Amino acid sequence: MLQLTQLRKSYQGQVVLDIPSLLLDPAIYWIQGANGSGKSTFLKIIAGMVPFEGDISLRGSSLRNSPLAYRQHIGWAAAEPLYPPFMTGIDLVTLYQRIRKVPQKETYQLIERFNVGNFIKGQAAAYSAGMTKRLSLLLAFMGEPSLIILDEPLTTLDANSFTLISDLILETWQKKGTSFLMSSHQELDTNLLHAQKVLTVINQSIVQ
Ligand SMILES: Nc1ncnc2c1ncn2[C@@H]1O[C@H](COP(=O)(O)OP(=O)(O)OP(=O)(O)O)[C@@H](O)[C@H]1O
Repeated sequence: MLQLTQLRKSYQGQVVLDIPSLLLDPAIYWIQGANGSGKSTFLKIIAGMVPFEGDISLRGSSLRNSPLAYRQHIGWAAAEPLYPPFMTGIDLVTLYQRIRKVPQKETYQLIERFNVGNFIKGQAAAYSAGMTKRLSLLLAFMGEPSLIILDEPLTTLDANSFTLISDLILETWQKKGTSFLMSSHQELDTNLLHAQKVLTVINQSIVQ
């Protein structure tokens, strides 16, 4: 599914990741590693959010040569999402809906599933951390991407939302074959623990 070739990332001359080759089959992946080892950097690179050396291809589309085609396969939610304070959740959902050509029915289902209907008409400035998080996760699921990348998806969620997201990840993998690449500092839901594969960042590289 995902092929990394000669991938290298440095910040101010300091190498953070150096991965000669990595092939990931479709699955639910959790990435582990010490603080500062490069987990978020790895997720942002795969999501096409930060520059890097080398190349990545997803289902045959190269991020280097076909960036638009590559990104169409990806859903992404940041660890600490931030939106322009004047935008409403509806503004953002409508934008994603248009860009990703998402059917109205699917959008309504996601709004219901993520339980954002009671605040989505308000401006992002008034959202709590957990509300912003739920909206960001909803946006990552829009358009049925083949790989959904979630950096710390469970932080700031209450117990109900935690279960809801864990169930939805598992269901989306089982029903649609969508792969997930996620990081977490928290204990995982038992169901997800059984379904996952673990990637570990050690010495600037990834071990499966
Ligand atoms: N924008 C940046 N500019 C400079 N250095 C950065 C930047 N982003 C990350 N780094 C450095 O890259 C390294 C990896 O950071 P990263 O955030 O990927 O780690 P992490 O494994 O996600 O950490 P944590 O578990 O603490 O969330 C760290 O040494 C960090 O200081």
